Parts: sequence; C-alpha cells; structure tokens
Amino acid sequence: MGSISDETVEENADAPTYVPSLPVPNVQELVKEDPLQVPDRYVRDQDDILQVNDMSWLSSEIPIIDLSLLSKGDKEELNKLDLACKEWGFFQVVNHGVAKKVLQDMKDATTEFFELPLEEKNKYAMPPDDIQGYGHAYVVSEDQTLDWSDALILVVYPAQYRKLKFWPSTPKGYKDIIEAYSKGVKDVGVELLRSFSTIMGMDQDALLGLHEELVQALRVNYYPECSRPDQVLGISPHSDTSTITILMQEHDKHGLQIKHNGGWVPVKPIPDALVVNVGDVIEILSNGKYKSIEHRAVTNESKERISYASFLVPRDDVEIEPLDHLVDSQSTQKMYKKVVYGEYLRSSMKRRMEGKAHTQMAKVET
Ligand SMILES: O=C(O)CCC(=O)C(=O)O
Ligand SMILES: [Fe+2]
Repeated sequence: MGSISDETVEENADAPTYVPSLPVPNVQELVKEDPLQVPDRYVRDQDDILQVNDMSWLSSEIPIIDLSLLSKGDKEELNKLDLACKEWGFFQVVNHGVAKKVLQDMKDATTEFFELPLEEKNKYAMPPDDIQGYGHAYVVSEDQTLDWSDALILVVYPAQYRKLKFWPSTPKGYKDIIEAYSKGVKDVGVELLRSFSTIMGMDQDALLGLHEELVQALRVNYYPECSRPDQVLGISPHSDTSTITILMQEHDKHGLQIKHNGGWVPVKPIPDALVVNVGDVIEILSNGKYKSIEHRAVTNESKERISYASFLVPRDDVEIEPLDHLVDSQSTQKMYKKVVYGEYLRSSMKRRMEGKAHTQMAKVET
C-alpha cells in the first residue's frame, strides 16, 4: 500500500456534500484560556444530567462478543449477538483482529494532533458548508445548548469520497495511520455485517449487498476536561444514523453512557476492545427488533478524553425499510416508513442531536 501523498489535495468531484453547522467556539481553547469557566451556552438543565438515573452497576452486563468465534459461524456466539442487539443495542468486541499497534498508533498520533496550536489544527477547519474537517457538527441554532467537545470528521471509504485537504499532515504519517486504522475497522465491520445478515435470517452477504457500497466516516471526538462535569455534556444524547458504529475509547477514561431501562449505564473501556452499536438503519431494517440505542458522553474533571467513532452507512441512494421476511415473521405491521438513506442522514444533520427524535420521524404513525 502506498502512502497518501500530500499532493493529492484537489477537490474530488465524487465526494458527497453534507449539511452545514453554525460556527461555535473551540472548547479546548476555552479551557486553555480559563480552566474554570463554563459559559452559559454549555450549561444544561440539571434534569438532563442528574445522577438519579445512574445505573452504573449494570456496566458489567453489557455483552462482550468474540469476533473470531462469530467469523467461524459459532452458533452460541451468534445467539449472544442476537441477544445483545435485542436487549442492549451495544456490545464490546474482542478478538477482532485489528493489530494493537494500529490502535495505539491511532491514539498516539491523534493525541499529538489535538495538542497542536489552534492555527495548525485550523488548517483543516470545517468550512461553513461542509461537515468534514476540524470543528463542530449538528449546531443548528444560536440558542441550542452546546456540547463540551471539538471533533475531526473525515469520510474515509469509499476512497473516491475522500476530501484529502481535511486529512492532517501533522503529525507526520497521520494520514497513513488514519487509513490503516480505518481499514482495520472496516474489516471488523464487514465481518459483523455478515453475522448481522445471519441473525436477521439472510445470506451472509445480504446486508453488504443492500448497502450498494459501504460508506465509512470517522469522527474523532475530543472532550477537554471540565471544571464542572455536572453541568455539561460532552455529546448530547442521540442515536446514530448509521447501520452500525464501531468506537474505540481510551482504556483508562470513562465517558460513554448508554440508555437502558430509563437510566444511564457507562460503557467501561476494556483494553483494546471496540465498542459496537446498532444504528438507525439496522433498527429500521429489523422493524425495531434491534434498537438503535440512545447514548451520550460525559466529561471528566481532570482529564481530557478522545473517542474514535467509525460510522458504517449505505450509499446515499439506497432505500431503507423493514425487511419483508422480518415483518411477516413478527406477524406485525411495518413500524417504519421507507426512507432514502441520504435524505434521512441529511435531515438528521439539520436537527440538533436530541435523543431518538430523528428515528421517530421514520416511524409509521399509529
Ligand atoms: O465519545 C463517545 O464515547 C461517544 C461518541 C459518539 O456517540 C459519536 O461520536 O456518535
Ligand atoms: Fe454516537
């Protein structure tokens, strides 16, 4: 594999465009200027963050799936996957085959990138009319409560969708590291989609085929430390508009929480494991059997946290609706309307992230 050279930065005509977001302050800089300030725009209604819904004791119940067993078609592991998707919508994957070094290089280079001075990072600033680059997405109104985070967002697959002008060339080799990490995640994703096809009663390659082309986007979330973690959220509660999301977190920092039985359950990092969640596409295809679960990230008082979310999604023109055979087997009606994926995705970007409000729009009114 050759390296991604610095010369290939001209605009790519095949690259899709996305919905813009309003400009907001860089949170990392706010903290640098005054570690104690928490501007009003970031302060949540206390009901939003209260610990009364704390269900941390359930963390150890979040399923752990062995990908090497799934790949062999192990029945028991496939059952575990089915249960995980029905009951949790989230699980952690071990024995996924992505080399430790690939994961570690990604963490090291990314940490270095975020430590660069703002002007350096801003060479890759997200323009007002795009969602790729370094900045903030999903800001749609001046009076929306803001998330305590900055992000670097890149479309990585298919390669012809890339906009390389947003791929940082510092630290040295970062582009190749992003590519190697994304390739690893893609292989895991393909393997998982095969197993998802199986548990959804289809040929192994059915889901991949339905995507026409597997599109993969990377969102690196940077959550600076916050002097008042009880007042802010790193990322608002939302469900992912993806088919599945594959997330790497740092092993020594907590932040991700998922909604379960009305409470918030932290996903405790397991070293080198990847966190996977069912996205809205699987929820719709499965007619709600598998749920795209609401999740959020909280901040830490003394440490910044970085998370790496890879979203696997269908091509824009693919139509998504509940699979006929699943509707029949559940002997219920179709719970979701047909949506064109690209329209669904873009309309979600025009809203602020707000729980399951967007999936709700695809629901058939009853
Ligand atoms: O930081 C995390 O753990 C969650 C990130 C997330 O949910 C997202 O980027 O969609
Ligand atoms: Fe998410």
